[in-house]
Amino acid sequence: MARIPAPVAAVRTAVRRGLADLPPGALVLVACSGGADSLSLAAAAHFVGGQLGVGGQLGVGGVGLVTVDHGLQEGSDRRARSVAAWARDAGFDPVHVSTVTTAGLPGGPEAAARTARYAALEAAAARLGASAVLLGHTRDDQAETVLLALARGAGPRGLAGMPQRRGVFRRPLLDVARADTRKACAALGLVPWEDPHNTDPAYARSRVRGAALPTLVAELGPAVVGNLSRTAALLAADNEVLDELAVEALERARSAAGLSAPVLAGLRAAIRGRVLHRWARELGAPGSALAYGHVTALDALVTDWHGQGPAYLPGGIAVARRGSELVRVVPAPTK
Ligand SMILES: Nc1ncnc2c1ncn2[C@@H]1O[C@H](COP(=O)(O)OP(=O)(O)OP(=O)(O)O)[C@@H](O)[C@H]1O
Repeated sequence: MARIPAPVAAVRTAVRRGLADLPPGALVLVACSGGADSLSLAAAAHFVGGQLGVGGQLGVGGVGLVTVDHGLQEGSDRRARSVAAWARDAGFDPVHVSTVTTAGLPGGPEAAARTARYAALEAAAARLGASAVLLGHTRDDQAETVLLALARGAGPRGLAGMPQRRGVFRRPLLDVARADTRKACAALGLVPWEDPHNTDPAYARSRVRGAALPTLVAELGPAVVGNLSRTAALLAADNEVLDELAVEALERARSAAGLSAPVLAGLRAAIRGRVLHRWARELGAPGSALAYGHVTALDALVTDWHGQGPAYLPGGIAVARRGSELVRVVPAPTK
């Protein structure tokens, strides 16, 4: 039997691990842009699903593929159609092209495309009854995410990078090097699509990918990429504990109209920050816009109270101190 090239084996092993706990007969969808990461992921999922599916060790009942057309780039529909044609030929079932619009979504074009993409993938999973949607983020993506988080002064939540799993989404390649996804494609004769955004210096991530991270690797050695991604995994584990403590503390701090300031004041700062962040989300502040400064302003109502006015949160939310409570108030109309 011909030897399986090491990068192909690495991607397959990661996918096999990532799917190990699926229920019997589960449908798995691969979110595929046609880039090397998600193309190698798709090929591996198809192989693993076929090998371990019906009658095999794993519960995989089928492997489908979804590609999203954001309509933002010239030829994006052609790219989507060619990914879908490849997938049908390769035997993915179902194969779905999801056309989304980013008009009216908050943030820049990249953020809007991401929001629309995740919503479309979630909707496709619900409609098709899929148990998991696989994303092709690699160890290098994780290292870039950690570096970007460090650069903006993020805390443990940001430094934990992208989770292995959230809701229906899974990222089985977070421990696989990006170079291996390219080599896997080459070994399988797959020609990946090159996203021009990935090298566009207008984006901070592209500059991290093209300059900041390669500089760190050149100066500190190639282990940097894996080490940054290990930092993410370590902090993700710490976050789990801190989040549990924060959930309990939030319940203890609840008062008639809001949160009790004395209870909050008795919490360790790390937990209090998380409690206030959670509460702000509960009040409706969008997570993507909720920043360090917003939580600090809430915190000041507890720890630095001198009769100041409300703290303003994204989403048009205002929180004031009333006696010994933090309560939501109607914001004063802006003139
Ligand atoms: N057009 C697309 N159609 C389907 N899936 C896609 C598409 N674009 C990206 N994906 C999925 O998302 C993964 C990450 O892609 P990319 O790095 O381009 O996105 P991102 O903007 O960094 O996303 P994230 O917000 O998750 O970091 C891909 O490996 C693939 O699984």
